[in-house]
Amino acid sequence: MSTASPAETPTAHITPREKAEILAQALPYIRKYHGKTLVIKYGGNAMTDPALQQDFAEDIVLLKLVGMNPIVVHGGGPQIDEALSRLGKKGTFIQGMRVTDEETMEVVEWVLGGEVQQDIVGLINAAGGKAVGLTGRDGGMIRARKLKMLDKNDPSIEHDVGQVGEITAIDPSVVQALQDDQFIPVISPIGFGEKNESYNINADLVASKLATVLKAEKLMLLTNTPGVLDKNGTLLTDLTAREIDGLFEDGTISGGMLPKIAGALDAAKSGVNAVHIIDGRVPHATLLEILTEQAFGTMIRSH
Ligand SMILES: Nc1ncnc2c1ncn2[C@@H]1O[C@H](COP(=O)(O)OP(=O)(O)O)[C@@H](O)[C@H]1O
Ligand SMILES: CC(=O)N[C@@H](CCC(=O)OP(=O)(O)O)C(=O)O
Repeated sequence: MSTASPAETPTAHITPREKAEILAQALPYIRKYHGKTLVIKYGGNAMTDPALQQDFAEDIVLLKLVGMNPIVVHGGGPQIDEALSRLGKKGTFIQGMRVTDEETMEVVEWVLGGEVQQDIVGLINAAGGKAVGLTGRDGGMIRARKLKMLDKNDPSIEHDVGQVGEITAIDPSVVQALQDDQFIPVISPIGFGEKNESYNINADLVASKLATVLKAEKLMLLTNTPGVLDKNGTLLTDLTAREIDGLFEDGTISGGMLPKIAGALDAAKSGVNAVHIIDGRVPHATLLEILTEQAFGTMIRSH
């Protein structure tokens, strides 16, 4: 028989009855999201701590076991940077997109489709789920073409970002087949073009488009900030399309937040009911967002 001393568990000060009451409070949310699709983007910056990774995996399994359909899209920007630096290469970004030459594309495919994805799949499976790792190539899911990137301040300037892809079509049938069979799809943001060439696609954009195509109830983008911050560093809890335009124009949003907000807004405008950018560094962020009344992060609204 094994025992845990009360001091070892974070909920030791809560009585069993209080625990039961807390669990019962999740019932309205379980009812609301039962049978619904939830697309959860797990950002590379949010997945650097092993304890948080385990919390994330447990949250996903719990959602699946209570009858929701979580779909995980993962990033891995910092992990790609690390692999590039081992090769003596430095990652460079323009407007939040990694400049992707041929060698970088190989690293992206190897890191995202390999180690990063298998870590997430392994943790979900160890927590009692049945995760399946996919890239956008699997099942012909994500078709793409080379992104034509115009400078955000001067659209007459075009940036060549190499093999960065822009999604042209998503076929979600492989995801639907897996979710119907009780599997949890874990998707890396790699697409393929007309000549079968590979494209590196920002993971926020993949999650957002997939949420739209799957008619998801909720899209959650887990990152490493409390949400979208204003110029003073204060959290903006709610943002409309018009407010977002203002933040783009005055430079409040930069780097990786550019594609994140663009994708989030696109999903909100295309009918995804609830779109949230939340802090993946908070333990059990996913459960907090879905199963409690706790409002946190930034909610993106179409109007
Ligand atoms: N207004 C803003 N509010 C919050 N974060 C911002 C803002 N503008 C830029 N950022 C940057 O965006 C980053 C999140 O995007 P990114 O690095 O791509 O993360 P992820 O790996 O989670 O996708 C933040 O860590 C922050 O440095
Ligand atoms: C085109 C582009 O920038 N692709 C991203 C794909 C990974 C990603 O999006 O990772 P995060 O979610 O952790 O930022 C990259 O190469 O870093």
